[in-house]
Amino acid sequence: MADEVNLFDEFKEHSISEFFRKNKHMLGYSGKLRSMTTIIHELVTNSMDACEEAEILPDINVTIERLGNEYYKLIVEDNGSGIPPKYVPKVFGKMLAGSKLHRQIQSRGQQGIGAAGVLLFSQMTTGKPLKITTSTGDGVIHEMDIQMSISKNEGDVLSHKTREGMYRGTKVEGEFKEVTYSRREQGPFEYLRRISLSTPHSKITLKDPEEEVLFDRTVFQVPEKPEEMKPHPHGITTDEMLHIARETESSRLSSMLSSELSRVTTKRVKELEMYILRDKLLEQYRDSFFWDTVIECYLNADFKYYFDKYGKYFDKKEIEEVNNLILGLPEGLSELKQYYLKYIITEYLFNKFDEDHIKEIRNQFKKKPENFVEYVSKQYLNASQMDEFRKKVRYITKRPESFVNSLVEFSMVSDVELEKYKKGIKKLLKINPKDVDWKEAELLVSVLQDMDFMAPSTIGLRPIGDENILKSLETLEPDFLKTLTRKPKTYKGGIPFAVEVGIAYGGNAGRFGENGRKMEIMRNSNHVPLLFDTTGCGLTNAVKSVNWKRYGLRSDEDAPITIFVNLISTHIPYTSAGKQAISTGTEDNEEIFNEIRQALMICGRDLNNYISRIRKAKEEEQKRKYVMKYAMVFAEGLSSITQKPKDEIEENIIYLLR
Ligand SMILES: Nc1ncnc2c1ncn2[C@@H]1O[C@H](COP(=O)(O)OP(=O)(O)OP(=O)(O)O)[C@@H](O)[C@H]1O
Repeated sequence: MADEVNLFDEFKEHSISEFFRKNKHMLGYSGKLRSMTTIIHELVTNSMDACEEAEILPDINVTIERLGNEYYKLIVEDNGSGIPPKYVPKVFGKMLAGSKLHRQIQSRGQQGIGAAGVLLFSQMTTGKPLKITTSTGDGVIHEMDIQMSISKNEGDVLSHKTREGMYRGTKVEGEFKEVTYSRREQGPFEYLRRISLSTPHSKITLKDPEEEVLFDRTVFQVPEKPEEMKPHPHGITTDEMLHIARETESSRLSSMLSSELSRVTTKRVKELEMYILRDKLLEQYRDSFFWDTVIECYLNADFKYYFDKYGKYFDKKEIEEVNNLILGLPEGLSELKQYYLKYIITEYLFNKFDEDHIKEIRNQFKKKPENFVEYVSKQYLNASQMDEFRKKVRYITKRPESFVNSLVEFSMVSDVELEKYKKGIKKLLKINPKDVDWKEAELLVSVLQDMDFMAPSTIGLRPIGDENILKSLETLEPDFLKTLTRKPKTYKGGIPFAVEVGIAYGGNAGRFGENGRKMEIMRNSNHVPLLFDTTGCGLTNAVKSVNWKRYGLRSDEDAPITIFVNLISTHIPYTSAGKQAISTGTEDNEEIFNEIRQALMICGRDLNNYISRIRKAKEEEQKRKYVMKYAMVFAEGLSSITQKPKDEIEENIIYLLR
């Protein structure tokens, strides 16, 4: 007992910054070169987001100055929106703070960790603050030194100077140890080269210890700004629903649903009442097995579920009771009665099969339980009856109104009870969203899942665009180039995303390998290059899943080919806070994986045509050369047979071979 008390004496709370101080690798600070790239990445993507927000062509200057062994000074300066001074300590000193959290908008940042992570790393390796110079263009320039109070997860302003001047943008300066710089793959140079390809309207100047390099823009128009998109009711979790409820300005739950979610109109909120009623009634009668069975009959046309759950319980008496019950259904439902009856009897008979027989049939129809119903029902229902039956079941399951009405007809629900439920639901929809509890949010989410809504809007997504990727990849001077931007889709039921791909072959495409050029995969998410965690990334897996030999490559690895993939979304499913790999291996987001594959396969077809054409031309050229070699000998022979001049014959042969 005493031990337990001692144990809790040690109980402490930590701030999020404290957590990341101990787990800095989670933010990408592991390895000297990677840490350096992470700093550049965090600051440059913030700059790009700030320019996008202000609809400005980004002009970004990056300076990397060597101060000593594994000791560098870094400066990143942009011409973006600037940061109002009161937010500066929050941006750089507080983890999980930012303007992009919980916004359903396509942006490079989404977590509110990056900038503060940079300060944390600087502080941990040099003990120095970050110097921020910023102005929103209001004539006042602020120069601030910011330090992080790690235990409080807060930024402290060490000094704040102001001066007058017309300037708009932000400059971040900091010193870092345990970092290194090289122009190798996965370093800041390669990172900036790649981000300039995926953001072709940006101009990036890099001053590194060797020289000044310009990654110039190839596109001179500011792209249209991404638009905020409201969450779709099918893609929302209980936790997110509660978050929306806490943040909304609506004073009633019903108005919150229609104003904060996409595709939910006031008319649909009215319908929602009936769905909630159906769920409430279902809950009420869940206890009674018998009624449950009947209700499942209405709600669940999925035979496997039905069989697994109830198959073994049926006996003749119960069938008889169900029979009577169904016969007692109101007149209007008489046709339906027959089908239900047959359905239940079919299952009852099925129950009489011995175990082996059941196993055999189940194996046979494992994936499609409805096939099984068909199989057994064939003897009792003809095809059109079966079809009709299905339609009826679907009709009634989709319409909670019919369900509720039939329950009332069965007299299962008294008028008083029904009124009580209806009142309760009306009251729920009127409450202040701030008072919604977990159970209520859960109910709303599950009911919204059952309702049909138009597919989520995807108009707010902004791809790089076919033509712009083309311009970017042309800088590799390839022999073949094909790009494709697919139409937006959704994953996880409601999160919009789109996939863009490009294939560059020949020229400077591919990366240098030991025996010539190798396949190079340029992964990007929301226009940001991903350089690390290649093997664990769903984008790599999607590229690798394509059988490239089918598209003309002699080997998947050894080819002068660059494959460019950009995934855009309002929420990128990263595998960790370091945001270097994308998870696409799960059922939830296999749509992303499939889209990438399909896009690559479409481009691959053109690549195959190109490579076959080139190969054919090469082979013919080879053949021609060979024949030419013997044209003289051939002409001599022919000349002696035909007695015609040798030169003339040779000329004709060469002419024919041209
Ligand atoms: N250069 C900048 N110009 C203007 N605003 C900036 C700049 N850098 C950061 N910010 C603001 O600071 C916020 C926090 O930045 P931070 O990098 O911590 O997170 P984020 O970009 O929102 O998300 P993530 O952690 O996923 O990168 C941003 O949301 C943005 O509002």
